[in-house]
Amino acid sequence: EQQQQQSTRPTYLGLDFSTQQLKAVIVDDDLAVLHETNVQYDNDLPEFRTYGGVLQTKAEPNVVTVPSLMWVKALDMIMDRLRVCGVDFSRVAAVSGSAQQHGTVYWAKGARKTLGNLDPDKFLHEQLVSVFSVTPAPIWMDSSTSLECRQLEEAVGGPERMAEITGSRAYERFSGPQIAKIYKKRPEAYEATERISLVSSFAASLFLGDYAPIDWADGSGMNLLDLRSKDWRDELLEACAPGLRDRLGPSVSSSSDCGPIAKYFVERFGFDDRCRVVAFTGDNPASMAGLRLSREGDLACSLGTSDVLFLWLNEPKVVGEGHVFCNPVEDEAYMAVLCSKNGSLTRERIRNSAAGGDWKIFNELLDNTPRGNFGNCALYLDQREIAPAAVGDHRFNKANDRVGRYSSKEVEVRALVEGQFIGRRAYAEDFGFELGRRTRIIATGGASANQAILQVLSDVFNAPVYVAETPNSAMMGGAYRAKHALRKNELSFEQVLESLPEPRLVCRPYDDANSIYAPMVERYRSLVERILAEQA
Ligand SMILES: O=C(CO)[C@@H](O)[C@H](O)CF
Repeated sequence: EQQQQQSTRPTYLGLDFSTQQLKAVIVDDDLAVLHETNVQYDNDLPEFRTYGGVLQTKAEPNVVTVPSLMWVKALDMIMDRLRVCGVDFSRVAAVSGSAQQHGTVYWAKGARKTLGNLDPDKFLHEQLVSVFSVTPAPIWMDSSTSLECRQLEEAVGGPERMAEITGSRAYERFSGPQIAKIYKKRPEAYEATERISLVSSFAASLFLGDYAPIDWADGSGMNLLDLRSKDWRDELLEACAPGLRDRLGPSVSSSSDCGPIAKYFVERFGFDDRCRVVAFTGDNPASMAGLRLSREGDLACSLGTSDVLFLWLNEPKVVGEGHVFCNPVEDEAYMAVLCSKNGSLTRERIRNSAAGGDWKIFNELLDNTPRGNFGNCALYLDQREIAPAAVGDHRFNKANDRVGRYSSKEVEVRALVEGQFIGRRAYAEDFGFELGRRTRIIATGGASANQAILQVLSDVFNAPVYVAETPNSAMMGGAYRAKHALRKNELSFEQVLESLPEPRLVCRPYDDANSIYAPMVERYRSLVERILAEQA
């Protein structure tokens, strides 16, 4: 009986077209994983000759592309792998997903007709081989559009204005500059293009059997969308190419139900024709959803080679180098993605120099020093950092005198970890993130397994730290958003997630934490000003 009941409850399909692989997951109505599988582009689709999922040539090292048809064939393959897993597609109530941001896919005139009349007895890739007016597709690793970036910024009055309107200053990898380059270099191909998709809306189009709209969150990564009006900014469209608004189509809420699944999938895989296609979005907004940021005060800290902060914001305040996107699960809110390059590799460098390469010793040294580190404060920047735009080791004592080294290994280790998180807190507050009693930190990534490091994170932000056991957060975000979009009239995203087990609380801040670290954040800002002045 229970088994019988289970088999009629809805499931949800989430996919992530990331840079190196396509991942898919089927979750049940409680969002628990039933099946998951993946397709590795390099190994499973060698005919496209990608390396790390991309194409690059020695002749033009800053041009990076992906054959658009590879993503189509990867979908053919993963659908077959899901079928082999025994997935019952007739139970799937909605499909959604994510993809690497910024990449652009160019559909040729007539493609829409082909997309809407696919033969269920054939693979998608056999039928879509000729629908692209421009292929391979430029993707986020491309950095060949600096000239176009300047032109776009000029069109709106400079980088700060660009950031204020679209959430970021112009970046080479962003879709607007990429489209401007295509129009300039290959006007005939642009002319032959009837629709331009992001990788995310391209993936949704395959399931929809029609052009899927670009969603607001991933659209925020194009330098074309006005974050507040949620509409394309005409002066930016015109600065890229003529007739661009028609080629982009409308932008929609990231929790939009775009329509029923294409009959191709009903007839070939046995999907119910009532299965809905929910807007796909960018991998970073999807990760934020997969990490379960679901309300004001939430932030996630991914502690990896780079440390990435995901912030839930109420206002789209942009500062310098960060990115603000429309929020993928709350239409009135925003999100920020702040990347710090000096993450785990720098932690490992200090582990090697101060703790003999041993994390156990590193943690003992960290635990043996008081919060505030006797007033010592430092920045360790192996690579030129994004914020602050500085490089090198900068150690200061409690009198704010610069010192060449610290007397003890304990002080060095704590100065590294406190300095990193004080810097992340200063950066987050620059974006208007307000720390308060509702602040919740979700930690993920390699270093989130280190309790001593998380305790410092908790103290510096004066907030509890939970650990998300969610590898593949972008893929999971796709599945969670599929359910949320169907239920959004009666359930908030936070309520949809309630069926999941509580995230694990790992540590809380000490009572004296904020009295120690709030003043250190101010000290940090003045020290950074000194460093930048010295390096100017
Ligand atoms: O460029 C990025 C975000 O701005 C990357 O995180 C890509 O989305 C990775 F696919």
